[in-house]
Amino acid sequence: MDHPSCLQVGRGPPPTPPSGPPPPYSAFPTEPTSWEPEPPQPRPEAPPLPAKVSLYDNNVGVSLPPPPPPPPRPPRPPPLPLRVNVYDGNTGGDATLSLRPVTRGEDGSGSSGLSPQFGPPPTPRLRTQNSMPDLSRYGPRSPGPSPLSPGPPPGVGPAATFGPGITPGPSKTSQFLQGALSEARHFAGGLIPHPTESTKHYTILRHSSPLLFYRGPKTSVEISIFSAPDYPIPADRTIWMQQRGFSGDSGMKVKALFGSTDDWLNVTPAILAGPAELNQNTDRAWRRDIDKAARKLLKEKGPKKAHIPRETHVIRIPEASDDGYFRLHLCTGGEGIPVVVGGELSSNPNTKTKRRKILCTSPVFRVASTSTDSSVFRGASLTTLPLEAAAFVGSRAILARAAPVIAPIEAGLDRVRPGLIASAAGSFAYETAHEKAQSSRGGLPALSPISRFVSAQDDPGILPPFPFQLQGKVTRGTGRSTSELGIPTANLQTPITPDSLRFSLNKGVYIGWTTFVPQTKSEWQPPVFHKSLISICPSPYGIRIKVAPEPQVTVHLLHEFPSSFVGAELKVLIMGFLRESAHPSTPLEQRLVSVSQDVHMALSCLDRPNWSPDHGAVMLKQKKSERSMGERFFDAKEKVAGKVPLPSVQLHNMGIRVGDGEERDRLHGQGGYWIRR
Ligand SMILES: Cc1cc2nc3c(=O)[nH]c(=O)nc-3n(C[C@H](O)[C@H](O)[C@H](O)COP(=O)(O)O)c2cc1C
Ligand SMILES: Nc1ncnc2c1ncn2[C@@H]1O[C@H](COP(=O)(O)OP(=O)(O)O)[C@@H](O)[C@H]1O
Repeated sequence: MDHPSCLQVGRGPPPTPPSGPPPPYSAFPTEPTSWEPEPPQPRPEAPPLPAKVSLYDNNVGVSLPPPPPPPPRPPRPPPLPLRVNVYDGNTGGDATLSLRPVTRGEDGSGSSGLSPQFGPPPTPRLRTQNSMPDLSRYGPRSPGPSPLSPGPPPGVGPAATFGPGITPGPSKTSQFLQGALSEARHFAGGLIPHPTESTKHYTILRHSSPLLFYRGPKTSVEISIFSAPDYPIPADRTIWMQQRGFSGDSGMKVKALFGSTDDWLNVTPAILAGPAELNQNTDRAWRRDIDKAARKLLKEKGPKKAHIPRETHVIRIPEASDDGYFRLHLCTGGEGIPVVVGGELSSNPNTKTKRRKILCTSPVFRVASTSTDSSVFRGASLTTLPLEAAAFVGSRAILARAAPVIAPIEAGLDRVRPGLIASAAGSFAYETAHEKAQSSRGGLPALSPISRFVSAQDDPGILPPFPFQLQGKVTRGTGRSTSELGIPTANLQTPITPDSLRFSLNKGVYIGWTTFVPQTKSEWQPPVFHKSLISICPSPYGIRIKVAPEPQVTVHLLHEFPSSFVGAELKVLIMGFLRESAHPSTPLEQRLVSVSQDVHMALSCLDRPNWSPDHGAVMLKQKKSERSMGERFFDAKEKVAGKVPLPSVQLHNMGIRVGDGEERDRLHGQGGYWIRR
C-alpha cells in the first residue's frame, strides 16, 4: 500500500476524509517480536466491616457544641421523609436511606422519633445477550437496537426524593446507618420545606435531599425543570452550579475544566437518556415528586399558566467543588459565566452578548463529606445550623464505619513504607507528579494528535508520554460497533491502572499493537502483533447510564479472525493519540468517516520502522527506567497496594475525600444525564 501521508506530532491542516469504506487489511502481515507479556497480579480481599459502630464518638478530636434540642413538632402535617444516598458496602452499590418520620414515641424508641427505611440497592445493569450480531465481519449489517430502546434497568443510583420511601430488606450496613443517619434526618428536617423554586415562567424541583453526602465521582443532585406552556426549555439551556455562603474548604479548583472563571461551574448533564434506560424505581419516585409539584403549581397559577414538567436532570457534582452550599441556575444564551441574577440581561450593550440569562435557580443543597468539622458550625447561619448538625452526625457515622477499613491499610502501610518510600519523600513526589499532571494539562488536551500530512523522513515516531501498555480479558460487547460501524471491537475488562496512566489519557482513539497472551506456558509461541485501533471512552451506546461513567477500553484489531475470541487475554501497546472521541450524539455518517480515517492512519503509520512493536517495547522499557520521582511514587503506591489489604470499597464511596478528586473530574468530565418529560 502506498502511503503518501506521513506523520508528525502537533497541529496540522485538517485531514482529508478518505473516500469509500475502510480499506481491507486482512492481507497485512503480523510481526513476531520480543515484547513479552507479563501476568496480571491478584489483589487481596478487604476485611469484613463491623455491623455496629458507636455514633457519638468522643474521640473525634473536634470540639462540638451540644446539639440543639429538637424543636417541638406539631402533630400535623407530618414532616416529609428524608432520603439520603449512601454507599452500601455489602452490595457494592448504592443504598438509599429513606427515613420516614413518625411522631416521637410512636416507634417506642423515644430517641429521635424517626423510623428509618432503606431503598434497595440498584439492580446491576446486565448486557443484553440477544443483541449480539452475526460476526461475519464484512457481511451485510442489520441495524442494532436503538440506544433508547427498552432494556434492562441501568445501574443508576436511586433517587433521593420527597416521596414515600421504597422499602427493601435492610442489609447489615444499612442497619448500622439506620441508627446513625436517623439522627441526621432529625436535624436536617428544619431545612426541607422548599424543594421547589420558581420564577414567572420556570420552576426547578429538587428531588434530592438538601443534604448530599459526598460519594466521589458519583455525587449527584437530581432536579426536574418545569416551565409555563408558552415557554419551552430553550435548546441552548445550560445548568450552572454556584457555591453559596460558607464553604468547608478552598473549593472550585478546576474552573477551567468546567468552563468557568468564577465560582460557577458548567454542570450541564452530558447524556440524553431514554426513559427505558432509567432505573424504574428511581423514575417512579421522581414522577411522584413531579406530580406533587405539578398539582401545587396548578393550584398557584391556574390551568393556563401552570408550569409543566419538561426535563429531569441528574447532575454530577464535580469533586473539586468541595463541601459547601450550592444552588443550580438554569440559563440560556450568551457566553461565559452567567452573571445576571434575576432573569434580566445587562443593559450594557458591550457585555450583553457575553452574559447568559438566568431563567430559574434551584433550591439550595449542602454537599458534606467527612471533612465536615466543628468549624462548619461556626460558619453556618441560624437557618442552616440544623443541616450542619446533620452533616456532622452523618459524616461522623460514615467515618466511624470507615475506620475498620482504613486501619488495616494504615497498619500495612506502616509495615511496608520504610522499605519503599519515606512518607515525606512520598508526599513530595506525589505533589510533583500531581503538579506535572496539572501543568501538562492546563485545561487543554495534553496529547497532540498525530498529524496526517508529514513525510516519512520527518516522522518522529512514538513520542512521550507514549507508549503505554494495557492488558485485559475480552468481554462481550453490545454488537453495535459491528452493526453500525462495521468494526468488531474486543472490549477489555481492565481498569486503567496505574493512576499515572489513567489520568494521562484523553477520552479518545489511539493506535497501537495488540497481542494475545498465552493462557498456559505450553501454549507459548513468539508473540504475533496486530495493528490496532484503541478507543478509551465511556460506551456511547447508553446502556449503562451513569452519573460518572468509567472509560471503557475497546480494541479493533486490523486483522480478520475466523471467529470470536471473547474470554481471551489481550495485551495492548498504545503508541499514539489519533483524536478525541466523538460525542455519542454525533451522526452515524460522521462517525463512519472518522473510523475510516482512523483505519487509514493506523495502517499507514504502524508500517514504519519507528512505529514497530519492537521499537515500542524498547521505548516502554526505557520509559520505565527513566521514570520521574512522581511516577515512581505512583508505582510505589501500586506496590504498597499489592502488599496491604485494599478496601473492597473505595474510600470516596464512603464520603471520604482522598485527594484525587480533580483527576477524577478530568476523567469523567461533566458526566450526568437528563431525560425529557
Ligand atoms: C476505532 C474506534 C473509534 C471509536 N470512536 C468512538 C468515538 O468517536 N466516540 C465514541 O463515543 N466511541 C468511539 N468508539 C467506541 C465504540 O463506539 C464503542 O464504545 C466500543 O467499540 C464498544 O462497543 P460495543 O458495545 O459494540 O462493543 C470507537 C471505537 C473504535 C474501535
Ligand atoms: N478484528 C477484530 N477486532 C476485534 N474483535 C474481533 C475482531 N474479529 C473478531 N472479533 C471478535 O468479535 C467480538 C466483538 O464482536 P461483538 O461483541 O459481537 O461486536 P461489538 O464489538 O460490536 O460489540 C470481539 O470480542 C472479538 O472476540
